[in-house]
Amino acid sequence: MVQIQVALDVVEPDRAVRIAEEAAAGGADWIEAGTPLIKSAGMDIIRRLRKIFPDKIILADMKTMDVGAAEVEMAAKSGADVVTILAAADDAVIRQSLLSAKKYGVRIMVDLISFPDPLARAKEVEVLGVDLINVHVGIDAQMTGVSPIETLKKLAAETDMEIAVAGGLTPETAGEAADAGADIVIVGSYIINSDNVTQSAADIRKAVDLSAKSRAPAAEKKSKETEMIEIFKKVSTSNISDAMHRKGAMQGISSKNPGKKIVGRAVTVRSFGGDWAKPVEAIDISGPGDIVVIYNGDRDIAMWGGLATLTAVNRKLEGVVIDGAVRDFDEVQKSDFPVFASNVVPNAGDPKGLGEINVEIICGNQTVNPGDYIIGDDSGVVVVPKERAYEIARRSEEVWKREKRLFEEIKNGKTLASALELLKWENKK
Ligand SMILES: O=C([C@H](O)CO)[C@H](O)[C@H](O)COP(=O)(O)O
Repeated sequence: MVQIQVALDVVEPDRAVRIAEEAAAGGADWIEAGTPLIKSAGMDIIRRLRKIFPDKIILADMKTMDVGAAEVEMAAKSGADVVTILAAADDAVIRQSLLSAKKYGVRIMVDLISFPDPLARAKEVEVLGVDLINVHVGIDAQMTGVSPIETLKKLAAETDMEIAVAGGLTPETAGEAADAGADIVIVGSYIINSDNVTQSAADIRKAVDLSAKSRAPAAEKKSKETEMIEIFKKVSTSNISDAMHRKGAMQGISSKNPGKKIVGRAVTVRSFGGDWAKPVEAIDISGPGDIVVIYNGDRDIAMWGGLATLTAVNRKLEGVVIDGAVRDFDEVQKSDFPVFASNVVPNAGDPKGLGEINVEIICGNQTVNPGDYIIGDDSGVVVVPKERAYEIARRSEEVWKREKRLFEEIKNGKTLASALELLKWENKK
């Protein structure tokens, strides 16, 4: 039977234990002390997991790169059954790890993460005596859309080693992995960041236990663009800003029609001092999915009002973001059209025709290029550069999931400080 391994990639040991208990109840067979958890809590977390789960396989995700014998000994003596060594480590490290593993009665899993030629390296380590290999796409690489499944399929056809697979697996891809020949399906984020860990572990269990024949045909693969837009619609601007390491948020611009969220691509406009010619001309070259993003440089003269709003509604624009002022507030509000701006005033400027459309602009102190992704909600507006949009979308989804899980923990009686073991994590610099 394919084994399910839950990867405890959190840094708070108490949370890790709670999640492990919930995941075990949902059918996880192996419990992994994830690398971040080991770095945070050391070997104590292995001892603790061993005690709580005497009958489960405990994996120490050491990702050892050097001094294999000592690190394997340490994990083994703390109660681990399996210890990971990086495929990128020198052969000498792998040999030493295997010797130590034999001495202390544990197994070595070699992790192919980021190895340029994983299939060739897998064959080499098999010759060295390794019998457990992990086809692994790391979390950061996953965010760019890389998956482990194709490598898994190739490796399964060529090796007798037991194969584990990891890399952002969900029930759908875990099922694919089982069909492709995985013996151990490793799942982190999908389970540990779920607001129902037990159910999510059970979903994975069910997916891998289905035979390939009884599995529903895989849904058609979405384009990256579709996937990204769906994610941006689901997450908040706060999630996105977190995913961008607090970058991307426009300053001084807020929703003038609260409750309306926008997700779309920027049509940029630079205009000056209330000149509304270029902004309204930009509406005519925009359509569904577009957001006109305007720098006007004057907060006291409106360059957008009720008539521009109606035109934008008719052309089915996604919204407008203005570093400047709007007027006709009652009409804007009645329209329900998403307008984000820095100010509301009654007086308008003139259509002089100064400025440019679809050039790089600064809006709310953020650089915006034509085609960049703009997301606005009641917390404000963020700009995501088009070149990094897919990665940022995936990362913001991880932030969203993690927060959902934390909401559950707080609903169940934790405080935010206790859930995150905050006292321990205050900046000590
Ligand atoms: O090993 C892992 C990663 O390198 C962080 O330590 C993860 O445990 C592994 O990738 C599984 O987690 P997900 O990819 O989030 O499913």
